Formats: sequence, structure tokens, C-alpha cells
Amino acid sequence: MATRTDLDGRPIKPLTICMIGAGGFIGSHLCEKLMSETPHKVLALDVYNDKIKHLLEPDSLPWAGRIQFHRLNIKHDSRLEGLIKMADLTINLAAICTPADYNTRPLDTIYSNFIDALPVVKYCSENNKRLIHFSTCEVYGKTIGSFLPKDSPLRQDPAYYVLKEDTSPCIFGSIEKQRWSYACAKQLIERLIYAEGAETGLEFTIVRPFNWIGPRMDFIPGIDGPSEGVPRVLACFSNNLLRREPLKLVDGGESQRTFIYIKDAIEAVLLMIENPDRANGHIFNVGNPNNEVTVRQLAEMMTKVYAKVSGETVLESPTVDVSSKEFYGEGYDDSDKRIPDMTIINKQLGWNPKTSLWDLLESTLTYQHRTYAEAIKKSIAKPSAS
Ligand SMILES: NC(=O)c1ccc[n+]([C@@H]2O[C@H](COP(=O)([O-])OP(=O)(O)OC[C@H]3O[C@@H](n4cnc5c(N)ncnc54)[C@H](O)[C@@H]3O)[C@@H](O)[C@H]2O)c1
Ligand SMILES: O=c1ccn([C@@H]2O[C@H](COP(=O)(O)OP(=O)(O)O[C@H]3OC[C@](O)(CO)[C@H]3O)[C@@H](O)[C@H]2O)c(=O)[nH]1
Repeated sequence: MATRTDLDGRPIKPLTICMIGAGGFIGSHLCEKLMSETPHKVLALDVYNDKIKHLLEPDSLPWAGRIQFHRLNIKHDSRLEGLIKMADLTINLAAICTPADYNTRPLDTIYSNFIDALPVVKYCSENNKRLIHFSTCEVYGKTIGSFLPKDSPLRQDPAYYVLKEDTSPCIFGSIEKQRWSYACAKQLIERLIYAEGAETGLEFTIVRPFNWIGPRMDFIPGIDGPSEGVPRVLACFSNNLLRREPLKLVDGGESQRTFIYIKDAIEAVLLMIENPDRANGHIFNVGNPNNEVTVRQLAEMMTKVYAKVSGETVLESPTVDVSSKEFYGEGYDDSDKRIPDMTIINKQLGWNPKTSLWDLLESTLTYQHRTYAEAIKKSIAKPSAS
């Protein structure tokens, strides 16, 4: 492999990376990138490894020996500190991060996103190890504009909705809206990490992902996850399309999101890993402001793309409105709009996303159809024993 250089033209030395949550959606794509394009080593920590098994076996793989899987739960495992000490850099991806859990399992959500992250920060700080911590765009909560009168022209003013790392406030709903247990836990761990940086010199980078989507995100209920499970929207809509069911639009699908292709986002993370002088001490929005849709528009686009990749016809009624109370239960609330300001990541890392929403949905739904269509047909043909 030719000597790789950083953004300032300096040679990049091979790193050992302790990646916590490596077995998840983002972790599996990050491991793929690190193994196929860099000389770095990965200590992959997770409770599960089904999404990275293709990287771990067989021993004849070109990167064999550069990735080690350690099955552990960071809640209570004495091996954690030793693995962080062995590495140059720790990346913490571990979290409960599916909204259906936030208002139904608020204690688990808070423990997972705040309490369980505390020892990771502590071990990095005490051992002078660099930390890249995965937070969320959800720490911004709701936009300032969402509190303006519905017909206020100020709602069109970017100052009232563009989300900026160093100036935007964090605006959550009231305490009984337990959906915000996750975002609040993420906000507090961000503040703790920032304080460690200020007081003890911890070298940290915080990542705020804006709806990264792609293959291997979450699970298809009843196929590679619990039948009653509620994954994030990409997997929910994929499941509906695969089962020829109407896509459920929560509260009419009015909320807006910007979606970014996982492969574009991973490029940004690799730049953070290999350019510490430009990334340390920063919080980065990582998203695609050009890919903004309402959830209803997402459903319509996914329906069109799925018809193209599967060759199947579109249902008479491809969507159905459902209340958030019915879909998520008590205590749900939502972010109205999430547009990332890109100034800081452009300045520090010169990074921009590339892939349009249509193109990323085409590659993702091709993967979903190829991976799940047969299994779904079989499960429908012989329903599970009652
Ligand atoms: N995917 C996105 O669009 C997105 C958006 C915002 C924030 N994030 C954040 O990025 C991170 C990764 O998200 P993802 O989409 O890959 O989620 P994911 O659920 O696919 O991956 C999380 C992984 O962490 C592991 N994990 C959780 N608790 C653990 C524990 N106690 N010990 C060991 N492993 C544990 C899980 O087994 C899972 O493999 C999370 O912190 C999430 O909050 C992701
Ligand atoms: O069947 C469905 C599923 C969801 N919705 C609505 O889609 C919007 C997006 O929902 P989802 O992808 O579950 O998650 P959010 O974007 O709300 O939050 C996530 O974003 C970042 C992260 O931190 C980690 O991924 C997580 O919190 C939403 O409006 C749902 O109500 C639907 O209509 N139908």
C-alpha cells in the first residue's frame, strides 16, 4: 500500500483503533473502509458481530490479523480499559439509538447513552488516549423556527432552522415527552467530554450524524430482528415494501430530515481519524443538506425506487397515516427539521457529501431486495406456528 498522507501532506502512521460498537451499522461500514483502504488495526468491541463476520473470516482475507473481534458489553467488562490502553485512538459508537426505545425504555436509553459512556471517557482521559465519540444530530432537538407562528415568514429564514455546532441551542420537549431521554443523555455526555477537553486536555472529536442510511441499517422485523421490533425509518419502510404493506406515516409524515449515504459519511470519519490536528477539539455535523425531504416524500421516493429495483407493482394505497401515540406510544415527540450547517467540517476537513437521495436509495433498496425478498416470501408462505 503506497504511503498515505494527511490533508497537510504528512505521512499517516498505522494506528491501532479500539472501536466500541464496531458490530453495528456504522461500525461495520467503518471497519470495511479501514480494512480495505488503510493499514490501520481495529480492536472491534461489541456484543454482536453478525454485521462484520465477513471481515473476520476466513484467515486468508488480505487484512487478516489487522482486525480482532472482542465480544464484550462495556457495561460491565474489566477488559475495556486494557483494550483502550492498547490502542492509539478509541471510537465509541455504542448506544441504544432507535427512537422506538427512547420513550418505552427511557432508563436503558439514558444508561446506554450517558452512564455507560462514562468509563470510556475516563479511561481515555486517564491514559492520554484520543477519543472520537458518536453523538447525534438529535441533540439540537427542535428548530427555533418551529416555535414561530405557522405563517411567520421568519420560518423561511435559515437563521431559524440551520443547525450549527458552535451556536445553535439544544431545544427539547418537556420531561414527560420521554423521547428526549436519548438526546438529553447524548447532550450531557458531549458536555462531559468537552469539559474533560477543557480541564484535563483530553483529545476528543464529537460526531453528530444526520440520518446516515444504507445497507445493514438496523434489521427487518421477523427476519433478522424481533417481529415486534420497531427499527428506524429506512428499515421500517423497507419492511413494508418487502411485505407489500402500506408505509406508515407517523402523524402524516410531515417531519423533515436530511439523509446521507453511509459511504459518504464514512469518508468524513476517516478524515477525522487521519487528521487529528484538524479534528481534535471539534464537534462535527456530518450530513447532506441537499437531501432534505419530508417523511412522506421519503416514502413516495422509496416506493418508486423499490418498484424499479424489484420489478413489483405499486400498491393502490402505498401509504397510510398513523398517530405517533399508536405507533410509538406515550411520550413521543419529534424533531421538525434537521439541516446541518457545513461550515466547520468544510473548513477543517474539506469534506462534502456526494450521493443524491435517489441514488443512495437505489443502491440500498437493491441490497434490501437481494438480501430479504426470498426470506420474506417464505415467511409469508408459511406463517409461524400460532
Ligand atoms: N445511523 C445514524 O444515522 C445515526 C444518527 C445519529 C447518531 N448515531 C449514533 O452513531 C452511533 C452508531 O449508530 P448505528 O446507527 O451504527 O447504531 P447500531 O445500533 O447499528 O450500532 C450500535 C452498536 O453498539 C453496540 N452496543 C450498544 N451497547 C453496547 C454495549 N453496552 N457494549 C457493547 N456494544 C454495545 C450494539 O450492539 C450495536 O452493534 C450511536 O452512538 C448512535 O447514537 C447514528
Ligand atoms: O415507519 C415509520 C418510521 C418512522 N417514521 C418517522 O420517520 C422519521 C425518522 O424516524 P427514525 O429514522 O426512526 O429516527 P429519527 O430521525 O427520528 O431519529 C434518529 O436520527 C438520529 C438517531 O439519533 C440515530 O439514528 C435517531 O434518534 C420520524 O419522524 C418518524 O416518526 C414514520 O413516519 N414511519
